[in-house]
Amino acid sequence: MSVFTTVTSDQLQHWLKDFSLGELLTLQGIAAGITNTNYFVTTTQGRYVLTLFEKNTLDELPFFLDLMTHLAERGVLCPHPVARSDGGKLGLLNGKPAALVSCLTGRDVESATLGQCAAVGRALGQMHLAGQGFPASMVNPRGDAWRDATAAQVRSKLQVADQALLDSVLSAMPSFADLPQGVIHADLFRDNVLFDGEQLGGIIDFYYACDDALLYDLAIAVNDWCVQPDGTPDLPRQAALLEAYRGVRTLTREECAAWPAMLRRAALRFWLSRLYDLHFPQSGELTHAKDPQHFRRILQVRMDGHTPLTA
Ligand SMILES: Nc1ncnc2c1ncn2[C@@H]1O[C@H](COP(=O)(O)OP(=O)(O)O)[C@@H](O)[C@H]1O
Ligand SMILES: N[C@@H](CCOP(=O)(O)O)C(=O)O
Repeated sequence: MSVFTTVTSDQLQHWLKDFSLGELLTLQGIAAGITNTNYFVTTTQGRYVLTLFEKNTLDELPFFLDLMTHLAERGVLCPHPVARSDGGKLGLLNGKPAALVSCLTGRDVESATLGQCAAVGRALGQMHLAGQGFPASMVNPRGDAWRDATAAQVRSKLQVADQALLDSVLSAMPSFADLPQGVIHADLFRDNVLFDGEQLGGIIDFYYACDDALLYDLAIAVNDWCVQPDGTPDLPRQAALLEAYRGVRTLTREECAAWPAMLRRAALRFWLSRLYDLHFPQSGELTHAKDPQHFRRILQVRMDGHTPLTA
């Protein structure tokens, strides 16, 4: 359940006075999601999503809201933050940073069709191109420093075979600093994309967005959208996603060469975060421990076999 902070209609009605959105009609908590409090809000002007940020600090949120604004204004299907009459997009509600964004249509899919994989690849390519002109920057909070610190923390909790896998992945991890960089979503899993049938509603949950190699975003998406439960690649889905992405943004020769290592980097990031959540659960937090073994399997497959990309 992701209503951690309750908002009443009276409180919201008062808060909405600073917006030009007409009268509040309905307010409904959203059960999905694990980090923030989300509500569907309907006013006489339209339908919106109200988010109360439970973890992000006030100083980092403008980056995400400005990024969504920048992307939405350039035709990327993503939530468009709604500005107050004074131009601000971020406020305080019940003591929490809060924002209103446009409500996208659709719902997340568990088993994506080839057409949906292609739509995600296309949207990611469009996002990467549109993001090139975004002026603000954000260091990846799950970047190399986090990776090395987290690996050191979880290592002693692992079986010998898992320690060996971790060590061999880390020792063979190249630098990706020379690949094309830009603003990335960094968590483009199936639960962060909405579909209405085959029609893409949009990409949500930009709260890991940061600057990194564009290819990393593609590898994160492929490791979720295009793998089978045993961790092996789902080649038809992968072909659909990659072809659609490459139809929008050309991969360089260097990116094609780096692809197998980038798939390993992407798998390692989520193996580590899931291991960390499992072995170091935060007290007072709801536990939604996701299975680390899934990403261990993907990582092992990515170590055993190399899926080349041709330039
Ligand atoms: N802009 C939006 N339009 C439509 N639905 C949304 C929007 N933002 C969030 N949602 C709904 O809220 C759910 C939780 O959002 P999410 O950003 O994943 O939450 P959390 O950050 O807590 O994980 C999504 O699965 C989706 O159903
Ligand atoms: N999509 C991720 C969850 C987001 O990452 P985290 O660092 O907040 O755990 C996953 O499925 O593991």
